[in-house]
Amino acid sequence: MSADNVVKIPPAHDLPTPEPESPSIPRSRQPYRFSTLCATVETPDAGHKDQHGSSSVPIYQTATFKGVGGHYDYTRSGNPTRTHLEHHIAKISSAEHAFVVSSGMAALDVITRILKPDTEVIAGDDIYGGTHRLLTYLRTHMGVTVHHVDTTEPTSVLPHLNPGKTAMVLLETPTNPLLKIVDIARISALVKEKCPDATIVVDNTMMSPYLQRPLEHGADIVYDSATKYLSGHHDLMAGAIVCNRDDLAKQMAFIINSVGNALTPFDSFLLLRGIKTLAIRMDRQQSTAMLVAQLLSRLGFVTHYPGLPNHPGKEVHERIADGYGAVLSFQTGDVALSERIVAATRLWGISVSFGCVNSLISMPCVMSHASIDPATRAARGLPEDLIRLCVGIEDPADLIDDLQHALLEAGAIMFAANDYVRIPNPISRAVEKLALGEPRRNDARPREDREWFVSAPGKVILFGEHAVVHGVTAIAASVDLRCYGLTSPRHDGKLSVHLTDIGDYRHEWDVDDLPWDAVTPIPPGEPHPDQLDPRLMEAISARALPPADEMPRQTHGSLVAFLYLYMTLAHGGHRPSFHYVTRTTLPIGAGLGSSACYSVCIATALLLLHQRISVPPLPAPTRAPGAGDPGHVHVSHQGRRAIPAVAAEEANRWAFVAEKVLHGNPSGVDNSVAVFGGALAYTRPGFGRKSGMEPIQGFKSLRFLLVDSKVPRDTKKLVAGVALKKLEDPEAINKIMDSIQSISDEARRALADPELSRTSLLSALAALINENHAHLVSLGVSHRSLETIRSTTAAEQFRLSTKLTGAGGGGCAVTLVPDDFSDSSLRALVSALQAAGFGTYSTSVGGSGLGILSPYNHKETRAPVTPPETPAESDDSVDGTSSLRQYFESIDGSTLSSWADECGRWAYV
Ligand SMILES: Nc1ncnc2c1ncn2[C@@H]1O[C@H](COP(=O)(O)OP(=O)(O)OP(=O)(O)O)[C@@H](O)[C@H]1O
Ligand SMILES: C[C@@](O)(CCO)CC(=O)[O-]
Repeated sequence: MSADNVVKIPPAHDLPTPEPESPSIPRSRQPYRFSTLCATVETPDAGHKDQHGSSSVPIYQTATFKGVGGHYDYTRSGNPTRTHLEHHIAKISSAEHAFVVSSGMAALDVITRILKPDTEVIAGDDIYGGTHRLLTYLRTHMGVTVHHVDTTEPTSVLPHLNPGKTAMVLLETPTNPLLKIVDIARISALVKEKCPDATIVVDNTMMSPYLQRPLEHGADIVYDSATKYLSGHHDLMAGAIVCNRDDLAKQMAFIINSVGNALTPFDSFLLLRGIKTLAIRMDRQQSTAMLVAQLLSRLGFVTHYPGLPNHPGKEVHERIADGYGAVLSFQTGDVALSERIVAATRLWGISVSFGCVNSLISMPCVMSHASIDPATRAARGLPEDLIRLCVGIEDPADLIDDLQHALLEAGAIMFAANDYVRIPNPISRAVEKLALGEPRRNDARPREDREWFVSAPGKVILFGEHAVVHGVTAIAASVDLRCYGLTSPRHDGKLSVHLTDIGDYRHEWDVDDLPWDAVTPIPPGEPHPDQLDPRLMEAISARALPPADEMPRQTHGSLVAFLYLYMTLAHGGHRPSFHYVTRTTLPIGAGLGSSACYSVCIATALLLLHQRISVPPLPAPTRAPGAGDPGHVHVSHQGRRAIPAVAAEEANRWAFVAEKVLHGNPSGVDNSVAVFGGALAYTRPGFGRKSGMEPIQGFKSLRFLLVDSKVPRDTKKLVAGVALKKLEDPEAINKIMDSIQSISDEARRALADPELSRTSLLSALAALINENHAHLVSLGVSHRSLETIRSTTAAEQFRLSTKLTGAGGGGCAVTLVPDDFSDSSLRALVSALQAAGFGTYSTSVGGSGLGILSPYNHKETRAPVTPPETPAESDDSVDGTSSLRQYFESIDGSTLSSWADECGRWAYV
């Protein structure tokens, strides 16, 4: 018998993998590994066995099939090439069912056709532009409500879960193009607990089934744009859907057959061929992606890639996925610079899409995500300057070479000291130039040789504390109690901090001894990631400070925040040596935002010292007309609005980072008020509401009495306590949050209503104060002492409304004092409160925010008005002239504010 005529009996194992003709050593059978599964295409069943034994699945390029009652009749409903492909995809995805359709968007279309009108979908806020467009269509044409939330925070879905209504939760991880990580396992569990009927859908395109199989983590349906990694060659469009639930599979099969968008036989053949090399392509692509990400991060670009050690979602990603993928993105800080880089590459093709064997470069905001309008892109934090890189299989050295050339040609990096180094962001340089003017030739002194004197106000929250952490609007205003910070240069390589208000505590470090190996510096103009860097936090606590219990209470957090910012902001080897002194007129830890104004002061001082922000000279003061001089009238209040918005926003961003260190999960309201001053309605982003700050008029005319219970408490613990309560009983707590939102809305409307009489406004606010306090009691953040303050102020002879303010648990209460409340009654109330051991502050609200004594430079501004009584110590002098330091450290607290005001002309936000 010729060899051709030998009938081979297929081996009796799960997959028809070629076996050696005569196995010499019997071996136990392992399930095949992924790349073996990819390379071996199985015949679905005996009915599909090819009559000629073809080793590749043939293309059944036919629309119809002859006969009646056979396997197939019409290619829209079924085709053998497609059946092989679907079987293959089900196998590599560990799924029961798979379908292939004409594109990734067609896959999502099939899936979302399961939705009925008047149901609700929750989706991420950093999703693919096409997905966003389809969801918008469903919202506007199909009566489906769509909530976009920050799915990187699993609990952000909770407020939107609506049993009976929530029909689908649409997730994508890593997100495209910011590579944020979504914990699909955690979200699936949270959703299923409250809305068991909701379908969890995951777009797995960025990972492919090789790196992530979401069905194993609670997803019901997973889809891939198979145009990307599954096919790998950008020569076809296809979408793949997999699921394990028979009911969902049945519905989707019906839809695909009805609308006729199943994949064509030829494309099915091509896709089947592409999948055979999925694992080997992906291995190469992701190992090069890691090299590219490391290069960009080392050069100092903000780089988004889950494989980098400082990626905030790394840990979650590693739990749910087997690799980091081959897409990464980075920011340059300047749209025009990004455009030049993209245009200067040769090997990296400018193209939308990803997953191809060829490397691609794009700017999502002008390409793949252009269908999302610019305002929405901005609201979702999608930077316009973002460049996305999709790494292919070319030689890594060529790819890196080409990228470095493009960065060089575009002016983003330069070659210095035998290596490429980042050129500081041209925008910040331009802003600095504008602000300071060109450096004067005769002033050779380095910038850090001047003192910087900064200050920021505390705040009072009238409505919405705690709830604001969970996305509710808070109404708050600055108070005229301030924190001050002064830097004076040192020339001995040391850094020292003096916290005069907390046990007069001092600490000093050798700059070079700080744990620099643990820091990932953030280049100028670029944002800090959402989460603090745990490595740096740990290194500061362990290596730069004594154990927390060996330091005075409260100082540990303040110093960690200071060093965290000092080290993260240091760049280009610039590590200034200076002394920082802080003083405050606010009670610390009492609910008036002491941590936020401390944070704003250190952030501003450090940004100035690290030369990341600058303050333009103040306009000329009023000058009387004289001979040949028409004179000048200076009309602004001090230097109000003299600090440019870019500098204020940067200070606010970094103050928020310091607040995170001190606070855990701050909403951002305190630092925003401390920077911008005035009165604000503040809503934090990420909770599906319109976020941001809106100035509130009318607030300034209100009179408040602040009463300090003097009961110490810790905002961090109180905020964490409310979060825990919310996790335990989300329904009840969300109800309270909704009620507080209505209170803030009501107050905002009342304050803005010109028709409302003053009396009606005051009585409305008083009622809302009582209502808000009752909700805070239900959140468990009041305290006996606060209830005593409330009952004292509400007593028959006063009848005033009071609520706790800030984090509660002790701290301060705020009492609204109506216009007709007499001075004598106020005096009586203050005496009653003081007799009970409480502290009182009558303060005006709505004043200036961040202030910088500008520019405090002894050459340019007059010396402090109070003349020195003793000669300055040598390290207390700036450029041979006496500095502010000795006055600042020693002046009596009651005169601190007026002394500071008189030190020179302040620039304010
Ligand atoms: N002048 C200061 N010097 C040094 N650290 C300060 C200063 N003011 C505040 N802090 C830091 O802020 C912490 C107090 O923050 P906390 O958030 O508990 O209170 P708060 O900000 O006054 O109240 P709330 O957040 O309710 O408005 C202190 O423990 C300390 O670490
Ligand atoms: C309790 C809280 O709402 C106000 C603290 O002043 C916390 C915050 O918003 O960060």
